[in-house]
Amino acid sequence: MAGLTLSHLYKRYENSGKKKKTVNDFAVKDLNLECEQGEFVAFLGPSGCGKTTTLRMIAGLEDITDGDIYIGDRRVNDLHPKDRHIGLAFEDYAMYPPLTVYDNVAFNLRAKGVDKAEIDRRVREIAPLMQIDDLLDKMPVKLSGGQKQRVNIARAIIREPELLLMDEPLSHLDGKARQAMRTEIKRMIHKIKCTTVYVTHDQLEAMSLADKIAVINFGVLQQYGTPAEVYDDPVNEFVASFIGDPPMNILETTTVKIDNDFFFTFQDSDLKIAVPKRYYSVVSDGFRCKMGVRPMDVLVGGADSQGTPEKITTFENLGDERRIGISVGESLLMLITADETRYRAGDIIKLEVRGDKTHLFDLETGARIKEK
Ligand SMILES: Nc1ncnc2c1ncn2[C@@H]1O[C@H](COP(=O)(O)OP(=O)(O)OP(=O)(O)O)[C@@H](O)[C@H]1O
Repeated sequence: MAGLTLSHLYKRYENSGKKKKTVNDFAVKDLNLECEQGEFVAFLGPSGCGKTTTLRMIAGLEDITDGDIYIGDRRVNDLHPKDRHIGLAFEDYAMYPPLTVYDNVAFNLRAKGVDKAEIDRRVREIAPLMQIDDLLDKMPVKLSGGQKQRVNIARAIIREPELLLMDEPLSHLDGKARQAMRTEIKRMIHKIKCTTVYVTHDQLEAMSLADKIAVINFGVLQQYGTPAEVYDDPVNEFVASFIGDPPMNILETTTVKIDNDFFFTFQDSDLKIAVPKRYYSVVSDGFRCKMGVRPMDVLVGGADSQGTPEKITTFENLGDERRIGISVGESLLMLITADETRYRAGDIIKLEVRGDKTHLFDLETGARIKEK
């Protein structure tokens, strides 16, 4: 049984006050997605791509322009949010300041008339899961951002929802707290096994937490797959460049035939990269497209390397990795290396590109060109 199904989902905002939208603009366009019972799905995309709108439609906080939403096998289009059996954890903590953590966590159950002993049992069951046992008597004002977020999630899951919806729950936290909370969410989700939709614009968060990632741009689902699928097998240039840090190098190229082999060549650069044989069925002499390769698939060749000598334009030492930038025409080709040599701008290195890891994209549409 699917945990969540979105079928041909559309959202169009009518012209409304300050937001400059026209009636023809869809915030969400023909979104189709199926999430299995117990799966953790991340909605990932840049600001304004429609992630929150989709989440709010699932929650029943926003009207649907067209399409259907099923939670389990229930069509919930016309159900009130409180009847959808969902738990919500949004980026603002929305706690009641005059109430203790215990009372905040218990609040929704009390409102539903659940009896006192049952409420106490559930609060005490969830508190260790979210590591808030020691905080139950505290007032919200005394909590750190990470603690508030744990309480916030506890409040969402105490209702034993069929579906947990989280909107950028870590966005208020700084670097370290964010990383720690990410690990905690992973541990907690693993335990409660609740179907979860998690909105984020942070690809690292999506990659590390999710079973599946829905990459969205301009209201349109670009790709839906496991983290490995969207990383290794992106369907287009947008997904390829959005996933990964630093992002995939994407360079305009013309393939040329020399003797019986093809090479990627680049404007205003003498760099030549051998085209892998698997692409010979799609390239030709003078064929133009974009070539993508991840920074870790560009290597610094040793002394006996056959790689092309290239001059280093930028060098950053980040401790456990080094990032080298090579100018290729107007673009910068980035590579990541564990090589401990302290390079400097102007040094010459031999560049080797792992041809088997290159991707080709259509110059106009950005769609992936696959070997035939
Ligand atoms: N109430 C509204 N009225 C009109 N347009 C809206 C409204 N809410 C959102 N939009 C528009 O719908 C589009 C999608 O917004 P949404 O908030 O879903 O994006 P998002 O991907 O969640 O972005 P962010 O990460 O910044 O929250 C945007 O163009 C936004 O301006």
